[in-house]
Amino acid sequence: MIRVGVNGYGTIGKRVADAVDAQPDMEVVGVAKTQPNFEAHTAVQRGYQMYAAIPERMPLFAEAGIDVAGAVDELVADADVVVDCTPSGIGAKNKELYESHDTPAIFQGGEDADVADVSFNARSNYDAALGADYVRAVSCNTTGLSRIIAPLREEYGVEKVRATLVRRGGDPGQNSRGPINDILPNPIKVPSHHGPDVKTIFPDLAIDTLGMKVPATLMHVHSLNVTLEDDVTGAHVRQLLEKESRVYVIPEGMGIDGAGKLKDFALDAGRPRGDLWENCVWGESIATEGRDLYLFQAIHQESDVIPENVDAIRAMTESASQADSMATTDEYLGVGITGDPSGFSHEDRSETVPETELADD
Ligand SMILES: NC(=O)C1=CN([C@@H]2O[C@H](COP(=O)(O)OP(=O)(O)OC[C@H]3O[C@@H](n4cnc5c(N)ncnc54)[C@H](O)[C@@H]3O)[C@@H](O)[C@H]2O)C=CC1
Ligand SMILES: O=C(OP(=O)(O)O)[C@H](O)COP(=O)(O)O
Repeated sequence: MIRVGVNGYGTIGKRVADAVDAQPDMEVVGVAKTQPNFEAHTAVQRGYQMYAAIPERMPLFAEAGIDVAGAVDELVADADVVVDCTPSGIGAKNKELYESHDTPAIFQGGEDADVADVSFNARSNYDAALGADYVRAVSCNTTGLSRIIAPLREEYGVEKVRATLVRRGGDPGQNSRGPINDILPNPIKVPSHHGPDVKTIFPDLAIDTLGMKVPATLMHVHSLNVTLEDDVTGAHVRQLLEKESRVYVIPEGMGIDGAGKLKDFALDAGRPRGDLWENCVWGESIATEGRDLYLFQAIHQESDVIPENVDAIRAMTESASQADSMATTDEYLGVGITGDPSGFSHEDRSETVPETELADD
């Protein structure tokens, strides 16, 4: 069993802990928190050992009725791998702690790329993280873009990617974030930081990205234009994407016309926390004009990076190949949505997607 510690138990940390806990080859040795808030109480209810991220605050946990197993450095010493899920910038400061215990660590996308040896997306560059001590699971948006770009590059070749990212203003609990009533070019400067971040996964890729922020907490929505190296039909691209376990091509008949209904779908289907670990690509939007591909996709910022963190653990510990790790993660987490309107399934869909010719749309 790979012993995993989770440092920082917020939006990403609590999901990583549950995903690790669900795996047959991993266990959560504990989670570290700064304060005994509601998430600390639910962590204890879920059976996780609690460690104090700030040792002087241990008495606060005791006052709140939470038993603390120790200070964060004990968690780091005890773990085979730590997943650092602290806010942007804190992860880099924590690196010294991980180094002092010789404990490999995974950082999140809010950190600069140079915090780690490798920026990671399981579908795109799993092998680059084999045996690495420090890995960065790239941000939700970079993960969402990489999952589309990888199969397109392999199948057709990619000349240039242009993407406009309509980003949610904050997560549901982030009541200090905005905008409340505005539509912001963000960052105003072009390109946004997302394109360079995607290049940490595909160094030779030509990509320009533009970012916006809107008053929503549900998901990000991407508008993509990819110039391919081959002339292909939208139907062929759709078939390619339907074979990807971490891409859900939304069928027309589902009546899902936006991020709100996608989240309702996830909640109705019993997904934990309403999570959508998959890129959600509107099937109707997949269109080509010569070598130019267009599509819209929605990215659930709180959860799409979760399977990637689990795979990064296996890559760093060299305990599974890319294919085996992704399949295990997907099976035990429950990743994968069939085109079948009956909902969610873990079945291998590669056999259920019929092969079609490169016919005109
Ligand atoms: N929320 C999102 O949409 C996504 C976030 N990320 C990245 O994941 C990382 C974490 O983000 P979130 O989970 O959203 O943040 P969050 O604020 O929800 O959670 C961070 C947690 O770490 C705790 N913390 C603060 N200082 C700490 C310290 N010194 N030691 C231990 N814990 C500490 C906070 O109290 C909080 O519980 C960031 O790098 C972010 O950019 C990546 C993809 C999506
Ligand atoms: O990394 C993210 O977004 P980003 O890639 O748009 O910066 C996550 O959605 C967190 O973004 P935040 O910095 O708005 O919390």
